[in-house]
Amino acid sequence: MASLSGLCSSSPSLKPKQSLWKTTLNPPLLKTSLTYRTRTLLTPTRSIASDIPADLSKTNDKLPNKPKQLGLEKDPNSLWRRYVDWLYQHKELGLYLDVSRIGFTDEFVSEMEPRFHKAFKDMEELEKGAIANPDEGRMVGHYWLRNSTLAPNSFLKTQIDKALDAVCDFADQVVSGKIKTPDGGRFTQILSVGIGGSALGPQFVAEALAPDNPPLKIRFIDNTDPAGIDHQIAQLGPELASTLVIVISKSGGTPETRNGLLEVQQAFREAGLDFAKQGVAITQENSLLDNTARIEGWLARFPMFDWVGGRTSEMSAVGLLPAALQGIDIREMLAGAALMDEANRTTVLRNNPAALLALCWYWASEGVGSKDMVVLPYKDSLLLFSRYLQQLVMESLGKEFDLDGNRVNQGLTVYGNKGSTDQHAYIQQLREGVHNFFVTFIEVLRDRPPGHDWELEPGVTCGDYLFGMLQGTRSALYAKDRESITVTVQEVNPRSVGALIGLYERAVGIYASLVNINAYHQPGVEAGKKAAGEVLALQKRVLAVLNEASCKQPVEPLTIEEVADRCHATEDIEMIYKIIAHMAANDRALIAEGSCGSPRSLKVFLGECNVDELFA
Ligand SMILES: O=P(O)(O)OC[C@H]1O[C@](O)(CO)[C@@H](O)[C@@H]1O
Repeated sequence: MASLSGLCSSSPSLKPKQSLWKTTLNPPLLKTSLTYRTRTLLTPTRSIASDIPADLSKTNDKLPNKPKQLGLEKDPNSLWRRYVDWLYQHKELGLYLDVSRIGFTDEFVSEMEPRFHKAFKDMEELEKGAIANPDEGRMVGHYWLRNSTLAPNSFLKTQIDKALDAVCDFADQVVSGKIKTPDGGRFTQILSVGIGGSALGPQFVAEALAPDNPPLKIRFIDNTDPAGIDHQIAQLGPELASTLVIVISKSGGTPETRNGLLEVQQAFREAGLDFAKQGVAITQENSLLDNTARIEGWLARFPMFDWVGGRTSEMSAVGLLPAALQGIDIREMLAGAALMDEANRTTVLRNNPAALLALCWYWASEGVGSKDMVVLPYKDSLLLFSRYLQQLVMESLGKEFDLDGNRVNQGLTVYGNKGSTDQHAYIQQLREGVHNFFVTFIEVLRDRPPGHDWELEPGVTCGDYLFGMLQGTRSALYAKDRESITVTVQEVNPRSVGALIGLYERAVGIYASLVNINAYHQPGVEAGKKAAGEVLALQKRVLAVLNEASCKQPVEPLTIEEVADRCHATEDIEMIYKIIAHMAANDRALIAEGSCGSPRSLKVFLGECNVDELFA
């Protein structure tokens, strides 16, 4: 028998940690006027309004299609006219939307009009409190968060107002030092534990808006990667003692977040610190997390509302508390979103920026996601906008079935990073390679705070280069018939960031209505969670089988086939092999013979026999 180092054992450090949350979660997972060069192309392939039955919800198989495109308008005068005709401006927000480089035709816009009427109606109903998420029987109320007077009843309005006041009050007290660390000092760090919608908004906003020296600096644990968690905790070092740990989970039962909490609590124990005095929970009332925080007496708890989805929760305590603690003006964020919402309530398509975006998405991706959306903010602080939008758009629009139960496999793929950085990465392919995308440029007019600028060559600043790169890329792509949208803001500040979030939230809602899908559920995510739970359940059986064989005298190393057989899971042999390979790589199983590269040659056992488990 080949003896290998790195014995697998049920060492105490590998034992599950004690926690209320842990105990309750066992087993662990189970939770148009652009003219074409060829005039004939202006003629839609089908007749217009006559094609659209009155009941639009039944028309998903007859979505309007754009005419086959040979090339976009290149005449500078026509383009300038198109630019001016379609330019949207929100004066108070200083936000512009340029859709001139998307080639929709007037005919297409007319053809889409009935769908937009329906979408506007849907949005109106949603804001009034309709069950907009039919599968889950839920209202969808993120718009009320920035204007609580819109809430369908006074109870909800009071809930929203109270939660906002509580967030502001708590943040003020922490920042001012009234709420102290257990040793009487000031909190200096935030460790945010959450995933998906419970992380992406706060991450985007922190990157976009946190001042250079925030009152509290923020870090994130947004995965169940132990090395990643160790890294975040190690970076905190002795400042763990002055870290406010904010655990965010709407459901209160997301495994990755639960694991992050357990790991952080373990780090607190090892440092001799009392976690409860530094823990804050943001979750739905009576969730597992809420109950854990209440029973363990955490420092504070804030509500997440049933009618706010994770990916639209940035304007709830989820996004507002971390932001306020970093010294970000959250009332300005809310004001920016509220102003944007107001603009998006008009039923005049060209005056409604979210509807214009939805129109462009529909045209560019033919209403079926045939092209990807590449999001390119030319501003470092907006780096995470594309990642934030990825969840907002893809989790909302990526659906197998429409609202009538037809299989539609809808979606809109989002990716991107930032310009001009990406010009040195993948823009080559965008300009010359496969034509499977359209671009959204985010332009920020203010280069840097006033008084700091200088010319690094005569007449040209560093920011002029950034501007030039954006405009150059937009032109170069368009020259090759690659369409683009440009959203322009004056500067990156709480108001403009709130407005951007509001803009895209509404665009997603409108687009979902155009293509007749439920944007507010995520049934597809559950399959992966369920499968992960099954893998972990299988791992427990593998461990039990290996343990029994390892308790024999002499130890009985088993082949993968023998393990599968004894687990009564021969159909899962590949997964059993992967489980064993993973355990071996982590010194939790010992390879007696063979190597993982030749699965059939393997013989494994556990380094330590656990007699207790044998009789459990
Ligand atoms: O806030 P929770 O309940 O932990 O969920 C986190 C994320 O997980 C998802 O449900 C997907 O699994 C997202 O929709 C959500 O934002």
